[in-house]
Order: sequence, then C-alpha cells, then structure tokens
Amino acid sequence: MTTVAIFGVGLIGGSIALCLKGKPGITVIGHSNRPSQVEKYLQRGVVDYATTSMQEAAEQADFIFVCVPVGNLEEYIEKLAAFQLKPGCIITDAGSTKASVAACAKSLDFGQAYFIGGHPMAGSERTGVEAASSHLYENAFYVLTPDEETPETVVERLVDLLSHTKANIVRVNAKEHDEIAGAISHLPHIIAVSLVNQIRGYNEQNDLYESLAAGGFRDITRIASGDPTLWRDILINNRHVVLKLLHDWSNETNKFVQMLENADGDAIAGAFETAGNFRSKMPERRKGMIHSAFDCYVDIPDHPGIIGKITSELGNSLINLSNIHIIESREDVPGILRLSFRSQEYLDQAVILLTAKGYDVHL
Ligand SMILES: NC(=O)C1=CN([C@@H]2O[C@H](COP(=O)(O)OP(=O)(O)OC[C@H]3O[C@@H](n4cnc5c(N)ncnc54)[C@H](O)[C@@H]3O)[C@@H](O)[C@H]2O)C=CC1
Ligand SMILES: O=C(O)C(=O)Cc1ccc(O)cc1
Repeated sequence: MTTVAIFGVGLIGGSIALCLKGKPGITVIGHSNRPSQVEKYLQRGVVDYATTSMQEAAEQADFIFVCVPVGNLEEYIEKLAAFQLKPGCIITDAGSTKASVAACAKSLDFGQAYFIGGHPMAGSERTGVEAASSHLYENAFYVLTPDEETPETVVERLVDLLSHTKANIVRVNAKEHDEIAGAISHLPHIIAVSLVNQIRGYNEQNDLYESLAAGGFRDITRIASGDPTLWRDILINNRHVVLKLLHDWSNETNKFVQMLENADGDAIAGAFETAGNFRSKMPERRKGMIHSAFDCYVDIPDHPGIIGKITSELGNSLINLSNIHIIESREDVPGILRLSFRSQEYLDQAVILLTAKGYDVHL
C-alpha cells in the first residue's frame, strides 16, 4: 500500500488528492490544523482519511505533498524534517516558486527521506478545495526540480506516482524555473493588475469606462482576479526576478513612448509584426501556465427555461461546462449567455451541437 499525505488540501492539494484517491494501492491522507477543514475534506470525499496531526500524517507517508501558500512552505518542510519519516519517503511541494524552497530543503536533514521540488503549472484564479478537480493537470506541464544529488530511481518513483495526474512532467533547474515563471506568469499578473487599476482610476471620474470595458478587456485581464494573498506570497518570494523583469518591461513600454513621440508608424507596425510572428509560433492548443478561456457566447431569446434547455443539451451530449454566466437578461430583450469549458475539445463540440440545434453561437 502506498500512503500519500497532503498538507494544504486547497485547489492544488485537493486536485492532487482527487487524481490519486481510488487508484489501486493508494491511500490519501489530508492534513489541516483546523478540525472543520478535516471534516470538510472527508465530507467532500477528496481524501480517504484526514487528521489535524501533522506528525501522524507525515510518519506513515511514502509521499508527502506540501501544497500550502508559498509564504508557509519553508515552515512546513522544516517541521517535516523533525519527524521520523519513513526511509525512502519523498517530500515534494507545489509552490509557484522553486529556488527558495529548494535552498531551504538543501539545508535540512530529512534522514533517509528525499525532497524534490514540484510545480504543477496549471491552476485558476479560484482557491479552496471547492474548486479542486481531478482534471486540473491533464495535459498541463508539471515541473520537477530534483538536484544533482537526487538519485534517478527516486525521481522516477515520483514521476510514476504523478502519472495519475496525466500531466506532462518536465525537469527544470529551480532558478531557471523562477526566471521563466516570472516572465510568463508573474509579470503578466502584475501587468493585468496595473492595467485594471489604471482603468479603475479613470472610472472614478466617468463610469462609462467600466461599462465599455465589458467583453474583451474583461477577458484579457482575467488574471487580475487572482487570489491576493497567493499572489502577494509569489511576488515577494520571486521579487528579485520580478524586479528585473519590470525593468525590462519598462524599457519595452518606453520604446512605445518613443515611437509615439516620433509618430513612427513603421516602427509601431514593426513591433506588432514581430510580436505577431513570435506569437503565431506558440502552440495553440497546449495547456499553459495561465489557462486559456474556452468560452463561447450564445444569444438567448427571452423564453422561460431556455438556460435549463441549453445546459441539458450539453449535459445529454456529455459536454462538461465549467462556468455559465448571463451577461444580459432584461425583459423582452434577448440576453447573452457566456458558456465556459475546460478544453478546446469541449468548446468545439458545444459550438457544433448548439449551432445544429439552431442557436446563435459566437466565439
Ligand atoms: N492557485 C493556482 O492556480 C496555483 C497555485 N500553486 C501553488 O500551490 C500552493 C497552494 O495554492 P492553492 O491550492 O491555490 O491555494 P488554496 O488557498 O486553495 O489552498 C491552500 C491550502 O493551504 C492551507 N494552509 C495551510 N497552512 C496555511 C497557512 N498558514 N495560511 C494559509 N493557508 C494555509 C489552506 O487551508 C488550504 O487548504 C501555493 O504554494 C501556490 O503557489 C501552484 C500552481 C497553481
Ligand atoms: O489563473 C491562471 O490562469 C493562473 O495563472 C493560475 C496559476 C497560478 C499560479 C501558478 O503557479 C500557476 C498557475
């Protein structure tokens, strides 16, 4: 029997638990300091067993996943090092940054246990076990940061266990991970937040900004709704990398200032062309660190029960909706329904089905 202990059964830990629970030979134990959380994990059936005792969960585990906020990771792994862990036990984490936790683990003595940093590069702006899903990591990248001293057989054991997530496991150096994650995830979050706050400022004078920002602006700034404490921890932890990136970002925007001051149309068109060319080479359907919105919009006539009818059509065809939002619904005026899916495949199927049923569907 393989026992997996999970500390921090939220969005990420809960999703790992759901991938592993019920698999042959695996028992999943969840830990929380709070008895009400322990009760909740059991009620939701996310784990086989749950406890408020860190020691009890840790000492029977073959694998330990530490899925707590980045700001608490080091305190957790320091506590783990003080327990009598099973020989061969593998401790891993799910933190969005990897260099500091790797350095901390290196300074500790885990006896005959091992530490391998990890980062499942998929998530959402939601948090908590309520948002956990066994599909979260399917086709996503899952970074592992073993160091030169980690025996290959140990890494392979973790890779083997993680095959249940259906993620694409990649090995990356911890420092390099933080530089890349900084550029493709942390910097974009800062840009989205700054952009939304800039518009929020204008909106204080004129609330037409907010009204007209519906649709595309809202979509491209989705990540500005990320969890504030999660992002506080990530940005503080990776601040040296992020500060350098912000400096480079400022150079990029300054190039636009120059081009505009000189009314240099060729340079502006050139910047769009260069960006467009690079972007078109990026794989379109691959699941990246920032998740894509797989949304479509359906015009809904003002008929009672129409929304139920649309969701049943999708359900009958086993097309899983991840979110549904009524954008406008006023008496006598047709409304718009935004349907969100977890994958391009579900979205494609929904568009074909609803169009065939006579609905007006837009992407
Ligand atoms: N949210 C996302 O999309 C992603 C998050 N991560 C990383 O995964 C880890 C967990 O993030 P989520 O699951 O999103 O967060 P979450 O808020 O959904 O879950 C965090 C869990 O840690 C527990 N916890 C234990 N000690 C805590 C403390 N002192 N303060 C606050 N919570 C404590 C909470 O009760 C909760 O169960 C973080 O390190 C995050 O950087 C990694 C990939 C994606
Ligand atoms: O909302 C999104 O798409 C994200 O960016 C989620 C996310 C948050 C933290 C990570 O370490 C990885 C992914």
